Amino acid sequence: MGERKLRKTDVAIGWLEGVGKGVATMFDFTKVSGNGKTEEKKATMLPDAISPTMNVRRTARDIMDGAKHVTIKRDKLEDIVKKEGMKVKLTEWNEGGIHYLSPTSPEKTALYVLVLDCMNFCFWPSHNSLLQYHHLSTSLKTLAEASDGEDEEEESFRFHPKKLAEIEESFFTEELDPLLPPGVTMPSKKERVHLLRELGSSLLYRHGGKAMNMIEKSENSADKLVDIIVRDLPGFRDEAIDLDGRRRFFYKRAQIAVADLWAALGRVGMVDFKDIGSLTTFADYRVPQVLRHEGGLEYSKELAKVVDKMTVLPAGCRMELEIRAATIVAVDEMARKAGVKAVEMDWWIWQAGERMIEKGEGGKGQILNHHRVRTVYY
Ligand SMILES: Nc1nc2c(c(CN[C@H]3C=C[C@H](O)[C@@H]3O)cn2[C@@H]2O[C@H](COP(=O)(O)O)[C@@H](O)[C@H]2O)c(=O)[nH]1
Repeated sequence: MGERKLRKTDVAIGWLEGVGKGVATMFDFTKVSGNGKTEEKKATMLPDAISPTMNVRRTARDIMDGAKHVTIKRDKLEDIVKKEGMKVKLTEWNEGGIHYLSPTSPEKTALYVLVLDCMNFCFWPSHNSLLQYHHLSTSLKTLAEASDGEDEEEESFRFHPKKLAEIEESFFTEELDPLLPPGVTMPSKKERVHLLRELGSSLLYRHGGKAMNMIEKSENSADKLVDIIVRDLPGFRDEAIDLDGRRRFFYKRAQIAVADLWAALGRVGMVDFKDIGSLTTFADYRVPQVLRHEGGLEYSKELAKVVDKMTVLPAGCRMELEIRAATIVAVDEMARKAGVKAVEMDWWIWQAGERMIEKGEGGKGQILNHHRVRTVYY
C-alpha cells in the first residue's frame, strides 16, 4: 500500500500464487490470541470509544445480556466446530470465479467490490424477486469486464466514480436486469440508485475520485477502513436505536466490504490489514439461519413461530436485534474455539448455508427458514 504503485508483474506473481490455493494460503492467519497480535491490534485499531468493530461487539454483548428471544447454546457451538465434514476449511473467496478481479488495476477491483457491497442487501425471495448473491456478483462482473480497457484511469470503466455519481434507474432496467436469470429482477432499485450515487459522489469529493485513496487512508487497518466507510458513505451506517433509546451498531455491509477488499486486493499485495481479526461476522440472515438449524442458537416459541411462518419483522425490533447480536457473539466464540478469525468463520458458515439451501428451506429435512426484515442493511 502507501505510495507504491502496482506493476503488472506484481499482479501476475500475486495472482499465480493465489490461483487455486484459497484465501488461507495468501494471508497471515496467525491466531487472534497471543501477545504479539494483541500489540499489533492496539497499534492499528482506533481507540476503544470510537472503534466501529468494538462498538459492534459492545452492542452484541449488551443485547445478549438481556436477551429474551434468542439463547446461545455454547456446547452446541463446540459440536458444530468439531463436526465431521464441517471442520473449518477456509473458503476461497472467489470460488467459482463469481467475482471480478482486474488483472492490472487495483482501482478497478476496489470499485467493483464497493459497488457490489453497496447493493449487497435484500436478496430473500419475495413474490417478485429470486435474487441470489452470485447473480449480483457475476452480473456486475460482466459489466466490469465489458468496460475494462487497458488504462487504469479510464473513465469508460462502468464503475468509475463519475459514472456512479450520475447513475439512473435505467442502469438496472437496461444494463443489470438483462444479465440476471429470466424472471429475476433487482428489488429496491430506487434505494440502490441512491447508494451508488452516494458512493460515486463521495469518492469524487472526499477521496480525489479514487477508491484506492480512500483505502490507503486506513493505514492498513480494517477497523479504520470500516470507520471511514460508515463516516463517508451514510448508506453503510447499519445502526439502530432500540426501544430504550440505546444506540446499536452492526455495520454488516461496511465490514463485508472491508473483508472483500482484503480478499480481492490482499492477493496482489495492495492491502495488508494487520487487524483483520477485529472484524465481526456479517450479521445478516444466512448465518443465524445455519446456527439455529445446527442447534447453536435457540429461539423462543414466539420468535420461532414468526421465523418459521416467514412473517416479516419490523426493522430494528427487539427480535431482530437479538438475532443479530447472538450471531455476532456465537461466531466470535466459534472462531476462538477453531483458532481462526471471525471473518473466516463467517465465510465458512455462509458457504455451508449456501450448500444447505440448495436442498430447499423450511420443509422436512431441509434447513429451517431464515428471519425476514425489509432493510437496506443486509
Ligand atoms: N454473512 C455473510 N453474508 C453474505 C456473504 C456473502 C458473500 N460473500 C463472499 C465472500 C466470501 C464468500 O465466499 C462469498 O464469496 C453474501 N452474503 C449475504 O447473503 C445473502 C444472500 O444470500 P443468497 O440469497 O443465498 O444468495 C445476502 O444478505 C448477502 O448480503 C458472506 O460472505 N457472509
